[in-house]
Amino acid sequence: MDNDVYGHVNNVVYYSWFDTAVNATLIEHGVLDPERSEVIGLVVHTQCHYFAPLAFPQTVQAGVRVAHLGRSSVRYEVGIFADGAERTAAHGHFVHVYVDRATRRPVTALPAGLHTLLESWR
Ligand SMILES: CC(C)(COP(=O)(O)OP(=O)(O)OC[C@H]1O[C@@H](n2cnc3c(N)ncnc32)[C@H](O)[C@@H]1OP(=O)(O)O)[C@@H](O)C(=O)NCCC(=O)NCCSC(=O)c1cc(O)c2ccccc2c1O
Repeated sequence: MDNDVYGHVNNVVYYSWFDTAVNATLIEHGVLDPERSEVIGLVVHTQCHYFAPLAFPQTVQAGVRVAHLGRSSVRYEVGIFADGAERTAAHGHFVHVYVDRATRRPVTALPAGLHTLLESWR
């Protein structure tokens, strides 16, 4: 996304990066199909700390780990790095609650393939 009126990437954009980093990786690993999966993750909480500005046309990289794996909920921590940087420009987290696509109620257990992948991100 382009820079805002202050010449940097606006704070709300980082949340979109978090969402993309997590969901794109889940899709790549074949454990999420946003249009067909019986179980989908709804965001119930999100937070971000900003340490250094980023501005277009800088490119960024995201690192993701799982900080908590519950019955239906997962807390992902995401670091945003200016391309090649050693320290994060921002880091934050969000919590997905996995729900049945039809009923939108939390599942009693995560699907096995998803659980195995998320365990490996701890
Ligand atoms: C999601 C809800 C249906 C949950 O209902 P409820 O709150 O009644 O559930 P429980 O009390 O039983 O708790 C279940 C589970 O969640 C944990 N939890 C709940 N709240 C929090 C919280 N604030 N922080 C941390 N954890 C929380 C609780 O501890 C339980 O954990 P267990 O592991 O023990 O099971 C209901 O809350 C709801 O509908 N909320 C609104 C959700 C919403 O509208 N979010 C914004 C839009 S969704 C979105 O942005 C989105 C993002 C994506 O990345 C997607 C990816 C793929 C598909 C869709 C996506 C998507 O829609």
